[in-house]
Amino acid sequence: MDYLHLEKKEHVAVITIQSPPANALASYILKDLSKALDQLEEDQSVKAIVLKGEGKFFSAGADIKEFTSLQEQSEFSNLATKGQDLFTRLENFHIPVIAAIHGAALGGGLELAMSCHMRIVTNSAKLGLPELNLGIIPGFAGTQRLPRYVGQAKAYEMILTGEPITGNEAASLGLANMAVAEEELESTVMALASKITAKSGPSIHAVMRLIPYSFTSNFESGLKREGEEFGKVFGNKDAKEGVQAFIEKRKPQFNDQ
Ligand SMILES: C/C=C/C(=O)SCCNC(=O)CCNC(=O)[C@H](O)C(C)(C)COP(=O)(O)OP(=O)(O)OC[C@H]1O[C@@H](n2cnc3c(N)ncnc32)[C@H](O)[C@@H]1OP(=O)(O)O
Repeated sequence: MDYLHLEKKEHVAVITIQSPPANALASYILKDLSKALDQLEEDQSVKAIVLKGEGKFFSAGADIKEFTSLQEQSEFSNLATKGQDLFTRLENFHIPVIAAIHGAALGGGLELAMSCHMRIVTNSAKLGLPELNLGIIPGFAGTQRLPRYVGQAKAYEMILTGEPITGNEAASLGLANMAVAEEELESTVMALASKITAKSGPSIHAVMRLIPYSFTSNFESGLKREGEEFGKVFGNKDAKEGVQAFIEKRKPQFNDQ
């Protein structure tokens, strides 16, 4: 992977996009991200992933300069489909991904962040879908994911004006979990990641299957699936340990993966 750095800190994997200044999501970066997911799929020790950008920004979106190398409508549609498929894979990933956003998450950068499971932003970061300023539209699922987070009216406003919102606004709208000062971003994200990694692996994975299921299924089949997963986790040693630790008034030690 030439444009992504992947490092492990105990049970947390940190992926850094390394293509400053804009960390524009050229197709080779999307390929690297796909390879990183392949690696993490094989690594049972990782319980949380942090995704961040090196330099001034999280990511300023798809590589606008790369657009000039394409001509046919089908080539542009293909580019969109590849990005959408990768981001859907990320959204359905069995390990929770936290996007750590500073500077800007624009266009494809915000679409990438929206396919992560949680977002921590800096107060002054710019988040937006400015594609209409370029005479195009969002293509990595921005029209489909943004309304989920901010509601339809705000999604229309953000996409049709192309104007970004600040990290503070993103947190108040529910697009981000939290907005913090730039110097607190890393510690806040790592603290959130370690709260997650302290939990039992099978419980984490069950939640990671159930929440995405709620986007595409009806309520009744979601409940049925939740009941089945609830039964399954009780088959693990960690469930016995968690319940016993509560009774014995001690911290649980979870080991299942
Ligand atoms: C399917 C998905 C579609 C999309 O995602 S379309 C892309 C949507 N994104 C955008 O439209 C954002 C475009 N970029 C900007 O608005 C600005 O930039 C920023 C707000 C991110 C930063 O502004 P500032 O601090 O003034 O820096 P700077 O001089 O504009 O940018 C630094 C260098 O980064 C390049 N760059 C910025 N964004 C992109 C991009 N998305 N694709 C390719 N290059 C980009 C610039 O051109 C420049 O480069 P140089 O130093 O060579 O002049």
